[in-house]
Amino acid sequence: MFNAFSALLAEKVGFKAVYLSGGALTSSMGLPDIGLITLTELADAVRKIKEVTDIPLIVDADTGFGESVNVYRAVRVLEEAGANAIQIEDQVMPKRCGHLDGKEVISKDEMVFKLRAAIRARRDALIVARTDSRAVLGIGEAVNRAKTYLEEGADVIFPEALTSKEEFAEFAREVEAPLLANMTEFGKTPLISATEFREMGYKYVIFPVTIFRVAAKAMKEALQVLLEKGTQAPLMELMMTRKEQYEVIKYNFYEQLDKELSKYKQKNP
Ligand SMILES: C[C@](O)(C(=O)O)[C@H](CC(=O)O)C(=O)O
Ligand SMILES: [Mg+2]
Repeated sequence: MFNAFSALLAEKVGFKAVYLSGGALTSSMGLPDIGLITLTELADAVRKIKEVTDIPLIVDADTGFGESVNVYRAVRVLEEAGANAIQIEDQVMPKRCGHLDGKEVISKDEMVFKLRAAIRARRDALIVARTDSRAVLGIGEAVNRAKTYLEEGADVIFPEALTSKEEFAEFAREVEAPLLANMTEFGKTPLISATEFREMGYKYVIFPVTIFRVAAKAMKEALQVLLEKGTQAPLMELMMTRKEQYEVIKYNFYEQLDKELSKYKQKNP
């Protein structure tokens, strides 16, 4: 999920929480997910989502925008903007998608300092500790880091880029904590359903870039139709109608509000 409209849609179809994905947000800005986005830009995205919905929001804060003190400030700013949970990962900068080859991790101690900073800074937000160590140092070290991060007070553990259902099951057996599974596509993790994750003991499952990828393909195909045919006629069936779109953005509510307020104005010129 990557903007206010998609958060509203998720809420409307019945999701109980949403994940603001760094990968999807940066793609929507036409940028790669390598830590180019600023804290201000991320906080702005959080604020825009929270302006229109109260749905619980997990925010992908990448590596926390620097060292421990930067993490402290990032958590303050993001929570003030409306984040209900904030995810920090143990990659080096420049970071990359956790499912790509060639990434590196910081030491466990460095991550512990970042987590301590995050926990000191937060008021109510949950701190999600993500470890990218599986791909670099193996599943044993991922389990070991997760246990340390938990002891340091992380609320949720996010093991990144596990490579099989068996590995997710093993991780869940070893790490007794609220666990988050990342079900992103075209990466290291095969498709596993939310039910399967739940049965293995995962409390949260994110589909961070799924709707962006579906929408991106649909946008490209629609543009090709427009260019080639000069009409949107073949696309009509595929569209959300104006009425449906307005329902998502609560158009009626604003119209009603305007009516009520102008009535008031007329009575009290
Ligand atoms: C979860 C993630 O951090 C994200 O930004 O959404 C990405 C997802 C992706 O690139 O597919 C990740 O590093 O796994
Ligand atoms: Mg990310």
